[in-house]
Amino acid sequence: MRKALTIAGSDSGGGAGIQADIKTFQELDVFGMSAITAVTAQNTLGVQAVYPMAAEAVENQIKSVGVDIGADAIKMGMLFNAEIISIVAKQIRRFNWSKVVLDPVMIAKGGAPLLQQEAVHALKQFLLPLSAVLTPNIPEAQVLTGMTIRNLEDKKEAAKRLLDLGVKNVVIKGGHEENPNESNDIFYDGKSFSVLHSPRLLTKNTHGTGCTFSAAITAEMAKGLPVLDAVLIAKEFIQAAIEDGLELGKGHGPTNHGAYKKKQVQVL
Ligand SMILES: Nc1ncnc2c1ncn2[C@@H]1O[C@H](COP(=O)(O)OP(=O)(O)O)[C@@H](O)[C@H]1O
Ligand SMILES: Cc1ncc(COP(=O)(O)OP(=O)(O)O)c(N)n1
Repeated sequence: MRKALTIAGSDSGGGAGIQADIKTFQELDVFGMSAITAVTAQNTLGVQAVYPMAAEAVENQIKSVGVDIGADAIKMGMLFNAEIISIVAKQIRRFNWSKVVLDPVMIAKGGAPLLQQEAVHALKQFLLPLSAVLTPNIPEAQVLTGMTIRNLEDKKEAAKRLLDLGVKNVVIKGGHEENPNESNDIFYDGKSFSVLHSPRLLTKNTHGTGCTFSAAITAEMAKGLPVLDAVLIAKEFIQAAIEDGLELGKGHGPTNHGAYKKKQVQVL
C-alpha cells in the first residue's frame, strides 16, 4: 500500500490540519501517517489556542516514520516557527524525500496566526527548494513574493517568482479571490500554465479546503501520478467535498471528505 506522511498541526474540530489530511489520504486509499507540529484548540468559529510542539518532538516523529515505515510522499501544513521548519528541512534531506508538497499555511480563516511572521524567511530559505509542489492561497502567495495579486497576469508573475525561489511546481489557489462566479486555481511547472476552473460554490462550509486540497495532491503523488494529474484529481476531490460540505457547528463547517468517493461509486 502507498504511504503518505503529513507534517502539520492538529485541529480539534476535525475539519483542517492533520485530521483533514488523514481523512483525505484514507479516502484516496493511501496509508496516512503524521508528525504533529502544534496542537490547536479549534472549532468552526476559529482558533481558540495554539500549543506548538517542541522541535525535538517533531523531529522524533518524522524519524520514527522514516527509519521504519517510510513514505511515498510528504505533505507539510502548519509549521508554526523557524525552529520546527529547520528540523523538518533537515529530516527531508536526510530521508531524501522528493515528492514533497508544501501548503504554506499562515493564517486561519478567523485570523489566527498559524505561522510566526519571523518564520516566513526560514520557510522560503529552507523548504521551498525542497518542495516539488507549493500550494499558496492568494494572501500567502503575496507574502512569499512581496507583490500584490489582482488578476491572472499577477498570478502568473507570482508563480514565476515562486519557482525562482526553488520550488518545482506551484498551484496558486483561487478561494480568496473576489470572483463571485468562479474559484480558479493556476498551475505552473516552469514551462506552461494551466488554469483549473471551478464554479464558486456559495457556502460558508469551507473550513479546511486548503489542507484537504494539498493532502489530495500528496495522496495522488504517493500513488505515482505526475504532478499535474495529481493536482487535477485533487481539484475534483475538493470540489466534491465543498459541494457536500457539512453543516456542523455555528461557524464555517468542514468539507465532506467522503464525497469524492461516493461520487465515483455512483458513476460506476
Ligand atoms: N467557495 C468555493 N467554491 C469552489 N471552490 C472553492 C471555494 N473556496 C475554495 N475553493 C477551492 O478550494 C481549494 C482551496 O483554496 P483556498 O480556499 O484558496 O485555500 P486555503 O484554505 O488555503 O485558503 C482551491 O482549489 C479553491 O479553488
Ligand atoms: C491545524 C490547522 N492547520 C491548518 C489550518 C488552515 O486550514 P485551511 O485549509 O487553510 O482552512 P481555514 O482555516 O482557512 O478554514 C487550520 N485552520 N488549522
